[in-house]
Amino acid sequence: MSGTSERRHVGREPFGARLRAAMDRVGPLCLGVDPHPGLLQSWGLPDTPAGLEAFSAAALEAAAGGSDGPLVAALKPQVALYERHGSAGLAALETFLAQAREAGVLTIADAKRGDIGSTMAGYASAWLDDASPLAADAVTLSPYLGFESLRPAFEAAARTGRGVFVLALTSNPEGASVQHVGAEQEQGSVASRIVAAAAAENAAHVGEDERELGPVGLVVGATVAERAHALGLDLAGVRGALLAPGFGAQGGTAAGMREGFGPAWPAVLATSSRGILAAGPSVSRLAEQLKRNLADLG
Ligand SMILES: O=c1ccn([C@@H]2O[C@H](COP(=O)(O)O)[C@@H](O)[C@H]2O)c(=O)[nH]1
Repeated sequence: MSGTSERRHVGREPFGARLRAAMDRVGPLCLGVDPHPGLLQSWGLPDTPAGLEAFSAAALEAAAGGSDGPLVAALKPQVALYERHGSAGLAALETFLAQAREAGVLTIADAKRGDIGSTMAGYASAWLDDASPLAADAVTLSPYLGFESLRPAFEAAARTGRGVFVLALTSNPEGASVQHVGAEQEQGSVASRIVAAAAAENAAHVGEDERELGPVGLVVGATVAERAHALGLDLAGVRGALLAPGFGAQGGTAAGMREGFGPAWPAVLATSSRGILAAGPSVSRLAEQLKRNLADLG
Protein backbone atom coordinates (compact mmCIF):
# COMPACT_ATOMS: atom_id res chain seq x y z
CA MET A 1 0.00 0.00 0.00
CA SER A 2 1.42 3.41 -0.96
CA GLY A 3 1.88 6.30 1.49
CA THR A 4 -0.91 8.21 -0.25
CA SER A 5 -3.39 5.36 0.01
CA GLU A 6 -2.48 4.82 3.65
CA ARG A 7 -3.28 8.47 4.37
CA ARG A 8 -6.56 8.19 2.47
CA HIS A 9 -7.68 5.27 4.59
CA VAL A 10 -6.88 7.00 7.88
CA GLY A 11 -9.99 7.90 9.85
CA ARG A 12 -12.44 5.82 7.79
CA GLU A 13 -13.63 2.43 8.91
CA PRO A 14 -14.07 -0.10 6.09
CA PHE A 15 -17.41 0.25 4.28
CA GLY A 16 -18.69 -3.14 5.47
CA ALA A 17 -18.18 -2.18 9.12
CA ARG A 18 -19.80 1.22 8.62
CA LEU A 19 -22.80 -0.30 6.84
CA ARG A 20 -23.19 -3.04 9.46
CA ALA A 21 -23.17 -0.40 12.22
CA ALA A 22 -25.76 1.72 10.36
CA MET A 23 -28.02 -1.31 9.73
CA ASP A 24 -27.77 -2.33 13.40
CA ARG A 25 -28.57 1.20 14.55
CA VAL A 26 -31.40 2.01 12.15
CA GLY A 27 -32.61 -1.14 10.39
CA PRO A 28 -32.08 -2.63 6.92
CA LEU A 29 -33.57 0.22 4.88
CA CYS A 30 -32.02 2.25 2.07
CA LEU A 31 -33.86 5.16 0.46
CA GLY A 32 -33.41 5.39 -3.30
CA VAL A 33 -33.18 9.00 -4.39
CA ASP A 34 -34.60 8.88 -7.92
CA PRO A 35 -35.59 12.30 -9.27
CA HIS A 36 -37.91 11.06 -12.03
CA PRO A 37 -39.57 13.83 -14.09
CA GLY A 38 -43.02 12.66 -12.89
CA LEU A 39 -42.02 12.74 -9.22
CA LEU A 40 -40.50 16.22 -9.57
CA GLN A 41 -43.77 17.36 -11.12
CA SER A 42 -45.88 15.84 -8.35
CA TRP A 43 -43.63 17.54 -5.78
CA GLY A 44 -44.23 20.89 -7.56
CA LEU A 45 -40.58 21.11 -8.61
CA PRO A 46 -39.19 21.95 -12.05
CA ASP A 47 -37.28 19.26 -13.95
CA THR A 48 -34.10 21.35 -13.82
CA PRO A 49 -30.81 21.09 -11.89
CA ALA A 50 -32.30 23.41 -9.23
CA GLY A 51 -35.33 21.11 -9.01
CA LEU A 52 -33.05 18.08 -8.57
CA GLU A 53 -31.17 19.85 -5.77
CA ALA A 54 -34.37 20.76 -3.92
CA PHE A 55 -35.74 17.21 -4.37
CA SER A 56 -32.53 15.58 -3.12
CA ALA A 57 -32.23 17.96 -0.17
CA ALA A 58 -35.80 17.16 0.96
CA ALA A 59 -35.16 13.40 0.65
CA LEU A 60 -31.99 13.81 2.71
CA GLU A 61 -33.75 15.92 5.34
CA ALA A 62 -36.38 13.20 5.81
CA ALA A 63 -33.80 10.40 5.81
CA ALA A 64 -31.46 12.16 8.22
CA GLY A 65 -34.35 12.27 10.71
CA GLY A 66 -34.66 14.51 13.73
CA SER A 67 -32.94 14.34 17.09
CA ASP A 68 -33.40 10.53 17.15
CA GLY A 69 -31.00 10.19 14.19
CA PRO A 70 -31.28 8.77 10.66
CA LEU A 71 -34.27 6.78 9.42
CA VAL A 72 -32.20 4.93 6.82
CA ALA A 73 -28.96 2.96 6.86
CA ALA A 74 -28.01 4.42 3.47
CA LEU A 75 -29.15 6.59 0.57
CA LYS A 76 -28.92 5.42 -3.04
CA PRO A 77 -29.02 8.23 -5.59
CA GLN A 78 -29.87 7.01 -9.10
CA VAL A 79 -27.08 8.55 -11.18
CA ALA A 80 -28.96 8.32 -14.53
CA LEU A 81 -31.63 10.69 -13.32
CA TYR A 82 -28.99 13.35 -12.53
CA GLU A 83 -27.01 12.70 -15.74
CA ARG A 84 -30.11 13.68 -17.74
CA HIS A 85 -29.13 17.28 -17.01
CA GLY A 86 -25.49 16.96 -18.05
CA SER A 87 -22.83 18.72 -16.03
CA ALA A 88 -25.38 20.77 -14.05
CA GLY A 89 -27.19 17.55 -13.09
CA LEU A 90 -23.92 15.98 -11.95
CA ALA A 91 -23.21 19.14 -9.94
CA ALA A 92 -26.57 18.61 -8.19
CA LEU A 93 -25.48 15.04 -7.43
CA GLU A 94 -22.13 16.26 -6.07
CA THR A 95 -23.98 18.68 -3.78
CA PHE A 96 -26.24 15.88 -2.57
CA LEU A 97 -23.31 13.52 -1.89
CA ALA A 98 -21.51 16.26 0.07
CA GLN A 99 -24.65 17.05 2.10
CA ALA A 100 -25.23 13.37 2.91
CA ARG A 101 -21.59 13.04 4.00
CA GLU A 102 -22.02 16.10 6.22
CA ALA A 103 -25.20 14.57 7.71
CA GLY A 104 -23.35 11.31 8.40
CA VAL A 105 -25.55 9.15 6.13
CA LEU A 106 -23.89 6.53 3.90
CA THR A 107 -24.33 6.86 0.13
CA ILE A 108 -24.44 4.22 -2.61
CA ALA A 109 -24.13 5.75 -6.09
CA ASP A 110 -26.33 3.64 -8.36
CA ALA A 111 -24.22 4.08 -11.50
CA LYS A 112 -23.97 0.42 -12.65
CA ARG A 113 -20.50 0.95 -14.09
CA GLY A 114 -18.44 -1.76 -15.80
CA ASP A 115 -15.79 -1.61 -18.56
CA ILE A 116 -12.50 -3.07 -19.73
CA GLY A 117 -9.95 -2.89 -16.91
CA SER A 118 -8.04 0.18 -18.10
CA THR A 119 -11.20 2.27 -18.39
CA MET A 120 -12.60 0.74 -15.22
CA ALA A 121 -9.77 2.48 -13.38
CA GLY A 122 -11.30 5.79 -14.49
CA TYR A 123 -14.73 4.82 -13.16
CA ALA A 124 -13.14 3.64 -9.92
CA SER A 125 -11.45 7.03 -9.43
CA ALA A 126 -14.67 8.88 -10.25
CA TRP A 127 -16.84 7.07 -7.69
CA LEU A 128 -14.43 5.73 -5.06
CA ASP A 129 -11.45 8.06 -4.81
CA ASP A 130 -11.24 10.67 -2.04
CA ALA A 131 -10.12 13.29 -4.54
CA SER A 132 -13.27 13.00 -6.66
CA PRO A 133 -16.25 15.29 -6.05
CA LEU A 134 -18.48 12.35 -7.03
CA ALA A 135 -17.02 9.95 -4.45
CA ALA A 136 -19.75 8.00 -2.63
CA ASP A 137 -19.39 5.37 0.10
CA ALA A 138 -20.12 2.68 -2.46
CA VAL A 139 -21.03 2.29 -6.13
CA THR A 140 -23.03 -0.30 -8.09
CA LEU A 141 -21.12 -2.23 -10.80
CA SER A 142 -22.10 -4.38 -13.76
CA PRO A 143 -19.99 -7.54 -14.18
CA TYR A 144 -20.95 -8.35 -17.76
CA LEU A 145 -17.50 -7.51 -19.16
CA GLY A 146 -16.22 -10.15 -16.75
CA PHE A 147 -16.07 -10.02 -12.94
CA GLU A 148 -12.29 -9.65 -13.08
CA SER A 149 -12.56 -6.51 -15.24
CA LEU A 150 -13.93 -4.79 -12.12
CA ARG A 151 -10.60 -5.30 -10.30
CA PRO A 152 -9.64 -1.56 -10.30
CA ALA A 153 -12.85 -0.81 -8.40
CA PHE A 154 -12.22 -3.63 -5.88
CA GLU A 155 -8.75 -2.22 -5.28
CA ALA A 156 -9.97 1.37 -4.93
CA ALA A 157 -12.71 0.25 -2.53
CA ALA A 158 -10.29 -1.70 -0.34
CA ARG A 159 -7.75 1.16 -0.41
CA THR A 160 -10.20 3.93 0.52
CA GLY A 161 -12.53 2.13 2.92
CA ARG A 162 -15.37 2.16 0.41
CA GLY A 163 -17.54 -0.58 -1.10
CA VAL A 164 -19.06 -1.90 -4.31
CA PHE A 165 -22.29 -3.74 -5.14
CA VAL A 166 -22.03 -6.05 -8.16
CA LEU A 167 -25.21 -6.93 -10.08
CA ALA A 168 -25.95 -10.62 -9.52
CA LEU A 169 -29.71 -11.20 -9.81
CA THR A 170 -31.49 -8.02 -10.81
CA SER A 171 -35.07 -7.13 -9.93
CA ASN A 172 -36.30 -6.78 -13.54
CA PRO A 173 -37.86 -9.76 -15.37
CA GLU A 174 -35.46 -9.35 -18.35
CA GLY A 175 -32.44 -10.06 -16.12
CA ALA A 176 -33.20 -13.80 -16.14
CA SER A 177 -32.27 -14.10 -19.85
CA VAL A 178 -28.63 -13.44 -18.91
CA GLN A 179 -28.33 -14.19 -15.20
CA HIS A 180 -30.04 -17.62 -15.18
CA VAL A 181 -28.00 -18.94 -18.13
CA GLY A 182 -26.13 -22.13 -17.23
CA ALA A 183 -28.44 -23.03 -14.36
CA GLU A 184 -29.00 -26.49 -15.82
CA GLN A 185 -25.30 -27.10 -16.40
CA GLU A 186 -22.59 -28.26 -14.07
CA GLN A 187 -20.87 -24.88 -13.81
CA GLY A 188 -24.11 -23.29 -12.61
CA SER A 189 -25.85 -20.06 -13.57
CA VAL A 190 -24.09 -16.81 -14.44
CA ALA A 191 -25.53 -15.41 -11.20
CA SER A 192 -24.03 -18.26 -9.15
CA ARG A 193 -20.60 -17.52 -10.63
CA ILE A 194 -20.91 -13.85 -9.65
CA VAL A 195 -21.92 -14.94 -6.14
CA ALA A 196 -18.93 -17.29 -5.85
CA ALA A 197 -16.53 -14.62 -7.18
CA ALA A 198 -17.80 -12.03 -4.66
CA ALA A 199 -17.42 -14.55 -1.81
CA ALA A 200 -13.81 -15.23 -2.85
CA GLU A 201 -13.14 -11.49 -2.99
CA ASN A 202 -14.52 -10.89 0.52
CA ALA A 203 -12.75 -13.84 2.12
CA ALA A 204 -9.56 -11.86 2.70
CA HIS A 205 -11.48 -9.04 4.43
CA VAL A 206 -13.69 -10.81 6.96
CA GLY A 207 -13.08 -12.87 10.07
CA GLU A 208 -15.02 -15.51 11.98
CA ASP A 209 -17.93 -13.24 12.95
CA GLU A 210 -20.65 -14.14 10.41
CA ARG A 211 -22.18 -10.66 10.65
CA GLU A 212 -19.02 -8.99 9.39
CA LEU A 213 -19.45 -7.60 5.87
CA GLY A 214 -16.66 -7.41 3.30
CA PRO A 215 -16.28 -4.60 0.72
CA VAL A 216 -17.92 -6.50 -2.17
CA GLY A 217 -21.69 -6.58 -1.91
CA LEU A 218 -24.16 -7.89 -4.46
CA VAL A 219 -27.38 -6.57 -5.98
CA VAL A 220 -30.13 -9.17 -5.60
CA GLY A 221 -33.61 -7.84 -6.32
CA ALA A 222 -36.28 -7.86 -3.64
CA THR A 223 -38.59 -9.24 -6.33
CA VAL A 224 -36.40 -12.27 -7.11
CA ALA A 225 -35.23 -13.35 -3.67
CA GLU A 226 -37.03 -16.69 -3.97
CA ARG A 227 -35.34 -17.32 -7.35
CA ALA A 228 -31.97 -17.06 -5.60
CA HIS A 229 -32.94 -20.09 -3.55
CA ALA A 230 -34.18 -21.98 -6.63
CA LEU A 231 -30.88 -21.22 -8.42
CA GLY A 232 -28.97 -22.56 -5.43
CA LEU A 233 -27.12 -19.28 -4.74
CA ASP A 234 -25.20 -19.32 -1.48
CA LEU A 235 -25.97 -15.71 -0.57
CA ALA A 236 -25.18 -16.12 3.13
CA GLY A 237 -21.72 -17.30 2.10
CA VAL A 238 -20.93 -14.06 0.24
CA ARG A 239 -20.00 -12.25 3.46
CA GLY A 240 -20.98 -8.96 1.80
CA ALA A 241 -24.12 -6.84 1.94
CA LEU A 242 -27.02 -7.71 -0.37
CA LEU A 243 -28.60 -4.60 -1.83
CA ALA A 244 -32.22 -5.50 -2.60
CA PRO A 245 -33.93 -2.99 -4.92
CA GLY A 246 -37.52 -3.52 -5.93
CA PHE A 247 -38.95 -3.22 -2.42
CA GLY A 248 -42.19 -1.20 -2.73
CA ALA A 249 -43.01 0.07 -6.22
CA GLN A 250 -41.81 -3.10 -8.04
CA GLY A 251 -43.80 -5.38 -5.73
CA GLY A 252 -41.08 -6.69 -3.39
CA THR A 253 -42.32 -7.08 0.18
CA ALA A 254 -40.62 -7.43 3.55
CA ALA A 255 -42.25 -10.83 4.14
CA GLY A 256 -41.25 -12.05 0.67
CA MET A 257 -37.65 -10.97 1.20
CA ARG A 258 -37.40 -12.52 4.66
CA GLU A 259 -38.69 -15.80 3.28
CA GLY A 260 -36.71 -15.69 0.01
CA PHE A 261 -33.36 -14.62 1.45
CA GLY A 262 -33.62 -17.07 4.38
CA PRO A 263 -30.28 -17.33 6.22
CA ALA A 264 -28.86 -14.40 4.20
CA TRP A 265 -31.50 -11.99 5.59
CA PRO A 266 -29.12 -10.33 8.13
CA ALA A 267 -27.00 -9.10 5.19
CA VAL A 268 -29.95 -7.65 3.24
CA LEU A 269 -30.31 -3.90 2.73
CA ALA A 270 -33.78 -3.37 1.24
CA THR A 271 -34.02 -0.36 -1.03
CA SER A 272 -37.09 1.52 -2.15
CA SER A 273 -37.32 4.70 -4.22
CA ARG A 274 -40.77 5.54 -5.68
CA GLY A 275 -42.61 3.65 -2.92
CA ILE A 276 -41.25 6.16 -0.40
CA LEU A 277 -40.73 9.26 -2.56
CA ALA A 278 -44.40 9.25 -3.59
CA ALA A 279 -45.13 10.51 -0.04
CA GLY A 280 -43.27 13.80 -0.78
CA PRO A 281 -42.80 16.68 -0.98
CA SER A 282 -43.72 16.95 2.71
CA VAL A 283 -40.62 16.03 4.72
CA SER A 284 -42.75 14.83 7.62
CA ARG A 285 -44.83 12.56 5.36
CA LEU A 286 -41.64 11.17 3.82
CA ALA A 287 -40.32 10.50 7.32
CA GLU A 288 -43.59 8.74 8.26
CA GLN A 289 -43.31 6.54 5.17
CA LEU A 290 -39.71 5.67 6.06
CA LYS A 291 -40.82 4.70 9.58
CA ARG A 292 -43.60 2.49 8.13
CA ASN A 293 -41.06 0.75 5.88
CA LEU A 294 -38.65 0.28 8.78
CA ALA A 295 -41.41 -1.20 10.94
CA ASP A 296 -42.32 -3.56 8.07
CA LEU A 297 -38.74 -4.75 7.77
CA GLY A 298 -38.70 -5.44 11.50
O1 LIG B 1 -31.82 -4.90 -10.01
C1 LIG B 1 -31.96 -3.68 -9.89
C2 LIG B 1 -30.88 -2.83 -9.74
C3 LIG B 1 -31.11 -1.50 -9.52
N1 LIG B 1 -32.37 -1.01 -9.45
C4 LIG B 1 -32.53 0.44 -9.19
O2 LIG B 1 -33.21 0.62 -7.94
C5 LIG B 1 -34.17 1.66 -8.06
C6 LIG B 1 -35.56 1.09 -7.88
O3 LIG B 1 -36.51 2.12 -7.86
P1 LIG B 1 -38.02 1.87 -7.38
O4 LIG B 1 -38.68 3.19 -7.64
O5 LIG B 1 -38.00 1.51 -5.93
O6 LIG B 1 -38.57 0.79 -8.23
C7 LIG B 1 -33.94 2.31 -9.42
O7 LIG B 1 -33.01 3.34 -9.27
C8 LIG B 1 -33.34 1.18 -10.23
O8 LIG B 1 -32.47 1.62 -11.26
C9 LIG B 1 -33.43 -1.84 -9.60
O9 LIG B 1 -34.62 -1.43 -9.53
N2 LIG B 1 -33.19 -3.18 -9.80
